[in-house]
This record gives sequence, structure tokens and C-alpha cells, in this order.
Amino acid sequence: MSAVQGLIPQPSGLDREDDVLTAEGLTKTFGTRTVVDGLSLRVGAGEILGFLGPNGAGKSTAIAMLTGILPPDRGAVTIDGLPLGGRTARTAKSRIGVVPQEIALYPSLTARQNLRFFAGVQGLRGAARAERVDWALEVTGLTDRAADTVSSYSGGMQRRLNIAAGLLHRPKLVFLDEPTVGVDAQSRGLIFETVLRLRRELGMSVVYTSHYMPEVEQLCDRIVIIDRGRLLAEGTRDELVAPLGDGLLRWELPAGAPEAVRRELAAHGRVESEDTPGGTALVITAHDLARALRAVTDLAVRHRLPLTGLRLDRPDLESLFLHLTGRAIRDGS
Ligand SMILES: Nc1ncnc2c1ncn2[C@@H]1O[C@H](COP(=O)(O)OP(=O)(O)OP(=O)(O)O)[C@@H](O)[C@H]1O
Repeated sequence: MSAVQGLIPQPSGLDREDDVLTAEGLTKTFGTRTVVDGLSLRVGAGEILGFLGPNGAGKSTAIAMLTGILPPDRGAVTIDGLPLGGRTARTAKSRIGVVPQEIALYPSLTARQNLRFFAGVQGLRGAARAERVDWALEVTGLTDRAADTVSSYSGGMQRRLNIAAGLLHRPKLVFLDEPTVGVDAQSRGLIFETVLRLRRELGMSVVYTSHYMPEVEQLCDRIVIIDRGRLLAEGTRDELVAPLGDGLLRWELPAGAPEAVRRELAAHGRVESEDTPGGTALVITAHDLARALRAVTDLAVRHRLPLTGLRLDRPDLESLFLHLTGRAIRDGS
């Protein structure tokens, strides 16, 4: 059970006037399994929203519904005030860009030829097309390599060109699905720069999925965490980690450790128990980490308990995640 569930800020006031996306009660069931369950969220104009969840949480299914690829069983989405269904679906969809994880480019064509092709698919012609292709190359840092074939590109450059292709129609909102997976540090930096420029220069909004927490902490204005298809927490990075207190302290105790240990530690914050192969681990969400640590060492001396299984964690999204879901953001990591 989580240490902070119930203390996390929940979505505040949907349907703000400048929201570029609102979703209400999105639900999707495959067979007997409800994969997304009553999900509501919003994205503000110019906002970079981190969209997180452990493997199998329902992110891809939710994003497919948010982008009009998959119709929800229940619930509704608006893009820029337009329902993403019925008569307005086409216009609503034209205001979003979707950049999937998979590279969807023609390797034997140059970067510019690829973008000219995709711009044509978007209905751009003539000077407008040339201007937009130049812009997309520039904003993703690929102008110098525009005449090279994609097959000669590094993985990171291909990823940036993939992003450029999703920006050609200048959407109001772009979905970036794990845009930095497997890319080199330089491309990662350039992708960050691109995201920040899109917001700064065009007021574009971004929904950003990533398993790399420091990246999300650095880039995203607000973060939504889902698990088992439901919204688990939503807020700024600081709002989200605030309930974790000053720090987390995890102390593995042998079987038969006195109950008094737990009682005394409760004075220093919320205490939870986890079963371990050798006994129990107490997880203390400490108000004051230094004092909690002193209490632990004091208890260890008094009750002759080992300190070898003691670990301290900074409150960050990674630890929040573990506490909310009982799992690391990526299984096996
Ligand atoms: N078309 C489908 N039919 C049946 N089950 C599905 C279908 N699509 C997804 N699922 C199941 O729904 C659950 C959520 O899947 P989804 O891909 O949305 O999760 P995710 O959060 O994107 O996971 P990951 O981070 O691993 O990509 C998974 O258990 C998946 O097996």
C-alpha cells in the first residue's frame, strides 16, 4: 500500500478556457479487461505535461484515445475546444501532432526529401511547403545535414527527424512518446531544446511520455501519473513529491524485531511495513531526515538491531512512483 496515496493533489478544475486538450472519463475495455478507467485530464496552452505510468498502465491506450486513433467506450476528448469526434473530428485532429516511438521515415531519401513528402501529405504546397520544411529542420537542429540520406543518420538524428515530421503542420499540441529512448547525449539535449523552443516561440503544448524521471523533472511543468488505467496523481513536480517529506528511510529488520521500534519511529513521519525475505522493512516518510536517522541508530543500539539494511532516498519522482504503484517506473530497472 502506498505511503502517500490520498495525499496527492488531484486534478483541479477541468475545462479551463485556454486548455488545448480536455479529456473526461475516458474508458476502454478489451474483452473483460478495463485498460483505461474513467481517466480525466487537461493540458493547458503552452504547457509541457509529463504523462507517466509503469509498463502496462494503459498509457498507449490512453494516448490512442487522446489523439483520436482509438474511439473510447465512454468519455470524451476536446482539442482546442473542439470535440474529437463527429463533425469536428477532422479539424480537431489537425491541431495535434503525434510522434510515435517508432521511426517512420524513408531511409534512402534525404531528410529534406522525407519532410517534403510528409508536408505534402499534410496538404502543404509550393513556397509554404519549402518554408515549413526549412523551419522543421532548423527547430530540430538538422539544417546542416538536410541533404544527407536518413540511412547515414545516427539513431538520435533519426529521432529528431521523426519529431520534425510531426511538427510540419504546426500543431497546437504535440504528443512525444519516449522521444529520447536510446539516443546519444547530444541528440537528447537537442530534443530538450526543441521542446522548449516550441513552447517559447509558438506557445505549443506538449504531452511527453518518458521512463527517464530526471528528464521529466527537468522538462515538464506538470505531471500526470496513471496506473491500472486510472489517474493516480497529478501536479507539479514539487506538489507531487511534497507528501514524501524530507526524505525516505527504509530499514530492513530481522523477524521478531520489537514492535516498539515501529511505534517510536512513527514520531518521525508516516511508517509503513513491507515484507522482506528475512523479516520486515519499515519505510519512514520522514519530516526531518536527520532526526529520523538519529532515532534509527538509537533504536539499533538499544535493541541490538543491524543497520546493514538501511537505505536513504531523496524524495523524487522515482521514489514517489515506487510509493504510489509499488513498482519502479520501468519493470526490471
Ligand atoms: N488491443 C488490445 N487488446 C487487448 N489488450 C490490450 C490491447 N491493447 C492493450 N492491451 C492491454 O492493456 C494493458 C495496457 O496497455 P498499454 O499498451 O496501454 O500500456 P502502457 O502503459 O502503454 O504500457 P508500456 O509502457 O509497456 O507501453 C496491457 O496489459 C495490454 O496488454
